[in-house]
This record gives sequence, structure tokens and C-alpha cells, in this order.
Amino acid sequence: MKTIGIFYGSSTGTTEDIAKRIAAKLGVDASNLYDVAKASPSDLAGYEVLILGSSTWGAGDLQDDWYDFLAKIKKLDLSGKLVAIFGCGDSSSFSDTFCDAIGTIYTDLQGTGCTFIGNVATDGYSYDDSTAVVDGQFVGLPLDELNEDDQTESRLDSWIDSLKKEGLE
Ligand SMILES: Cc1cc2nc3c(=O)[nH]c(=O)nc-3n(C[C@H](O)[C@H](O)[C@H](O)COP(=O)(O)O)c2cc1C
Repeated sequence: MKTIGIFYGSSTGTTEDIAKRIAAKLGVDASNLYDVAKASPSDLAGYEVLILGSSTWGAGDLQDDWYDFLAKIKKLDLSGKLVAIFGCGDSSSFSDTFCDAIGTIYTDLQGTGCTFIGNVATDGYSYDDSTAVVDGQFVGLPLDELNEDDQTESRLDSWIDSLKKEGLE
């Protein structure tokens, strides 16, 4: 298994909880789990794989703590690193901006030279619009703990299977 760092921003603990579940499934030690509110861009350096998680707030906005962190890491050279993005949102109340933070992170990191993994088919999701959809697929894993928490476990498992096939191991 490659070295994996998980970086998350979470306002009410949902994305943090998912980050911990992903870490447990991958056998990633808690020392490799970072709240972006307290992390430094140099923390990324030691990892071959970065798993980045943000909830979406406002109307399609990043989770607050991501703004400063993303502004800094988008300037880094991340070539050679694999990047997988996940997000928590609400596909019912915010159907027009469902998990947009995934799309923002994906767009902002385009110039870093990283390789994105972990696209997800839109099948099975109900939403009107999302900037996380590029060329017909989500560019990361959207999760909806408010309306579809019964699907989270299987969505996580199938995403992690795809990540492994795309070079995580
Ligand atoms: C005021 C407010 C605005 C929100 N805006 C969005 C949004 O635009 N898109 C979306 O998918 N979810 C939106 N959500 C839902 C949150 O992303 C969701 O509750 C998420 O699980 C919170 O995760 P966190 O506790 O890790 O921050 C919003 C929630 C609130 C209360």
C-alpha cells in the first residue's frame, strides 16, 4: 500500500466522521489524518496518495477551513501524487449545488500536476446540478448523510475498491 494522507474540513463533524471511516477501511493510522483547519501545506509532502474531503456550505461553497488551505496547496507541485476527493452534502435541500466543494477542489488543483483518481458514476444519486460532475461523472465521492446515510457504507466500499484498482496499492 502506498503512503496515504487524509485531509478533511468539517463544520459539524460529518466529513470528519467519514474521514475516520475511510482511514479505518484503509488501515490508515490516525497520525495521517489531518483537519485542514490545523494542517500545514508541508504536511502533504510525505504522502504518495492524498484523500481530500470537504462538505459544501452556503450555496455551493467550500467548507470554511478549506479556503486558506486550498489557496496554499494549489500552488504546490503535486506531480507524482494520486489525489482522491470526497464530499458531504445534502442532495435534497441543496439539489442545485450538491457537493460542489468536490468540483472546487478538483478545479483548483488542476495546475498542480497531480493525478486524480476515484471518479464516481452519477447513477443512484438524485440532484439537479453539481459542479462535481465533469464529463458525466462525479470527480470524487459524494455522500449525503442527511438523506441517504443508508447508502454510505456501500458507496464507501465501492469507492475504495476503485481507488485500489487505480493504483492505491
Ligand atoms: C446553511 C447550509 C448550507 C448548505 N449548503 C449546501 C450546499 O450548497 N450543497 C450541499 O450539497 N450541501 C449543503 N449543505 C449540507 C452540508 O454540506 C451537510 O450538512 C454536511 O453533511 C455537513 O458536513 P460537515 O459537518 O462535515 O461540515 C448545507 C447545509 C447548511 C446547514
